[in-house]
Amino acid sequence: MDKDQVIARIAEHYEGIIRLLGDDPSRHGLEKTPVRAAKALYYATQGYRENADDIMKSAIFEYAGSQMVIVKDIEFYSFCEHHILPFFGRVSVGYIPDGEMIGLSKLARAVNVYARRLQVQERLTAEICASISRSLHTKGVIVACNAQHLCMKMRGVEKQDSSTTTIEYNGLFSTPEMRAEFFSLLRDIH
Ligand SMILES: Nc1nc2c(ncn2[C@@H]2O[C@H](COP(=O)(O)OP(=O)(O)OP(=O)(O)O)[C@@H](O)[C@H]2O)c(=O)[nH]1
Ligand SMILES: [Zn+2]
Repeated sequence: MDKDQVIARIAEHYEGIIRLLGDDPSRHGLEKTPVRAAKALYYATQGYRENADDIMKSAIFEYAGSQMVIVKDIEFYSFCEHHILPFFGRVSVGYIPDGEMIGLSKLARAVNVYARRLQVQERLTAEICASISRSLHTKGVIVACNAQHLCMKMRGVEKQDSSTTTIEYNGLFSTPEMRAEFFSLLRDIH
């Protein structure tokens, strides 16, 4: 199925959902909503049709340095796979080079790829970390994610101020000292 066919099929489902909710999908104001909603969902899940490894491998450069590189506060929007409600927040990424550096924007693009799917926060964090580790020679990668889940705010337990933190790391970040340096740089450098 091509993109237009997929959007048309999703729109049919939205039309049915609107009817099941008790509204009239043909009334003024809702006429175009199924297609609009289908396009929005298709866009927000475009990570299924992208490959983060390929994106990152397209901008890798030789580099002799060996100090930690951090890109922090990469904002993302994702959908929790349990309720298909948004969760959103920020990801910070650190790596220790091993003969290579990566174009910084590609780290943020990789975050988008894994966020724009049905996800859980733990797997989002782990997939970003694994993808960077596969695509770039490093001595270690660390990914920290902090997010708020609408399924915990607008329904269910209804906790408005809680947030969730997940981390994933490998290589030199397995030592507490390196993780402490990463988190202290995140905190102290603005
Ligand atoms: N670990 C984890 N859990 C998540 C994530 N997103 C949503 N959840 C949780 O998934 C769980 C699903 O639990 P269920 O008991 O099957 O669903 P539910 O009856 O809707 O649960 P409540 O949200 O407690 O009302 C809930 O506890 C959610 O908070 C995530 O990214 N990671
Ligand atoms: Zn949820």
